[in-house]
Amino acid sequence: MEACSGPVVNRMSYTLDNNLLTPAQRHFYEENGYLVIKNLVSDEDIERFRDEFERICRRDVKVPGLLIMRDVSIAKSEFVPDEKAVMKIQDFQEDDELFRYCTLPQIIKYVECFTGPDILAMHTMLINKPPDPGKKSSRHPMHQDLHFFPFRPADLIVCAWTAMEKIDRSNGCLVVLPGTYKGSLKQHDYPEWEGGVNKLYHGVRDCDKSAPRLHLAMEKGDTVFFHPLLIHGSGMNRTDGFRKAIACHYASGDCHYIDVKGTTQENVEREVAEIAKTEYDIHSPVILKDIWAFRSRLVKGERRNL
Ligand SMILES: CCCC(=O)SCCNC(=O)CCNC(=O)[C@H](O)C(C)(C)COP(=O)(O)OP(=O)(O)OC[C@H]1O[C@@H](n2cnc3c(N)ncnc32)[C@H](O)[C@@H]1OP(=O)(O)O
Ligand SMILES: Nc1ncnc2c1ncn2[C@@H]1O[C@H](COP(=O)(O)OP(=O)(O)OP(=O)(O)O)[C@@H](O)[C@H]1O
Ligand SMILES: O=C(O)CCC(=O)C(=O)O
Ligand SMILES: [Fe+2]
Ligand SMILES: [Mg+2]
Repeated sequence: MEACSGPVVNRMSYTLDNNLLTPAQRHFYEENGYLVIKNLVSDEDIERFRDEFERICRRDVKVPGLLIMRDVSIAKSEFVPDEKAVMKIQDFQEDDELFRYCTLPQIIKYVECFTGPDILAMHTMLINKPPDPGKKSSRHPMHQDLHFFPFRPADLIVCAWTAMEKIDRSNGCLVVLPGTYKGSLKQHDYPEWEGGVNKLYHGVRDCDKSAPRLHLAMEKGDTVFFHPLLIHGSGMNRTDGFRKAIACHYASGDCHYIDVKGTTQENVEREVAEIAKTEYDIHSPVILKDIWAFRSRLVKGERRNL
């Protein structure tokens, strides 16, 4: 909230004034829906996340609730205990070493500018974008993260995404459509890609192809904070390395769950229920919000509704 008293003129709607963001940074976020903070996470922390990720891939550690996703190009091949077989891990909230990322004070300080003082880590992932097998399947289609979330309001949700190495167009950087967060939540479906599409990689259905794209090249440790309605994706990995990023979606304790029945988000609920069946052996009708309430973790203040 604005610190000054009296009527507030032109109050910025998306960032809270806690004396961390400069007026220029707040203005940039209000315009574009994202903000890059350079060099926010140390090399030492990133090495620790990398080591833990490797232990998880080797199955040296077992993490309750963790979802390990294989790339579509090797989905049906034999199990290999190596990072080469893992495209992404999700829901690492029970892994103390990786979850440390979500609680880093320098990250939380920024998150608070968007969520206010009551902060929950709702969704965690480490993305290990594989070298493209020549089918362009390593791309992530353009999407809005809110499509996957059954909670609101959108303005009290923010993603922190940290590059674990130098990421540019050669290994598939984030691509954003600046300002698109001011639009509504769009219908998402699987894109019709001949080379195959990864599980849950839904893309915006009828997207304005002429909207200006911006490639976010980032150095190791740089962190982008972005709004859940910002349309973004990532390009193909043309290198032979596995491109790594770690991310967490945070929400305010003031957010509340919504019922997605009858909305464009119904297709996600159906698919997540399928995954719950095969991965966690949950067969009773699960609703999205129970899954979310279960895996979210309080990182600061009070939980309240979520
Ligand atoms: C919102 C409208 C878009 C929609 O239709 S949304 C529906 C869901 N569908 C999609 O998202 C598919 C369409 N979207 C996309 O292709 C995305 O923009 C996506 C996935 C981020 C694109 O990824 P990539 O094509 O792998 O990445 P890219 O943009 O870096 O490469 C495109 C072409 O540029 C070239 N390029 C790479 N690095 C460059 C550089 N440094 N300077 C100049 N050009 C460069 C690159 O060779 C590529 O060319 P080409 O397409 O292979 O001919
Ligand atoms: N690369 C991996 N590293 C660690 N665990 C993995 C990896 N790939 C899959 N898993 C996990 O191992 C379990 C078995 O997955 P996998 O897909 O290999 O076998 P399956 O489901 O029994 O067979 P299939 O998918 O071929 O029908 C799942 O819980 C999955 O999440
Ligand atoms: O790291 C990436 O490629 C972006 C992933 C992403 O946007 C997502 O998983 O929602
Ligand atoms: Fe995303
Ligand atoms: Mg399987």
